[in-house]
Amino acid sequence: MTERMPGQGLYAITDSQLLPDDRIVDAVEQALAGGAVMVQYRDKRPDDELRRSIAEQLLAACQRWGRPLIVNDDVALARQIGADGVHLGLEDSTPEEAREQLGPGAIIGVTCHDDLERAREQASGSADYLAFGRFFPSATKGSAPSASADVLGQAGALGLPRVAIGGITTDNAPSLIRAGADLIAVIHGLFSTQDIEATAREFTQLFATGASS
Ligand SMILES: Cc1ncc(COP(=O)(O)OP(=O)(O)O)c(N)n1
Ligand SMILES: Cc1nc(C(=O)O)sc1CCOP(=O)(O)O
Ligand SMILES: [Mg+2]
Repeated sequence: MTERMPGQGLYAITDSQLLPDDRIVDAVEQALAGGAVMVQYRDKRPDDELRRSIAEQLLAACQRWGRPLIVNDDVALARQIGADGVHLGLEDSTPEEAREQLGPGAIIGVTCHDDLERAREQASGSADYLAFGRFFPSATKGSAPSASADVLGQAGALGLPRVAIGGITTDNAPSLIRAGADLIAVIHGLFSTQDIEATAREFTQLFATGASS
């Protein structure tokens, strides 16, 4: 396990509908080369063996770059492969169950959408980061509840890294960074671009410049 929650930067999330299995590792390597500080393996398909094989390859790639790999939804898979953590939504296992399964060093992320009360409860529980969104129309999950950027500032007092997600591109990310996002989580705005490494570098640069433009 890398066991290190990054303070800020690009959080690259895979999607099995966007990235074919024979391209996913290369695409993630490009994101890491461009500066992605954390990667999430997100794959809703039911084939456990296939998912385990892909997750192991992604973990090896992340370890080469010294970056954490987070598994979406599936605590058992995260445990099997020794991933760095899990991301859990409202319909997934609880963070407390995940902590029990994965141990004290695991990174546990939770979805909060626009709900500051939920964020407050999670911050005093087992969560290591709080994810808010969807901030913009999303090609991946248009049905996710929408959120206003104000919630990012309001969640600042909770003391955990704030992740922003949903329809984020290099054009609209600066407004979320200025509003208080510590990490920017991206699927389409990264992995559907022509040059993934260059796009990842552009996202990364936004943090270096304080998203002033
Ligand atoms: C960083 C991050 N934030 C939010 C989500 C969404 O999680 P969830 O609501 O469980 O939805 P699915 O991704 O499982 O469809 C996420 N995965 N990552
Ligand atoms: C998986 C997911 N969860 C969201 C939430 O708001 O909870 S938005 C989202 C999709 C993120 O993909 P894209 O960068 O392509 O919009
Ligand atoms: Mg989920």
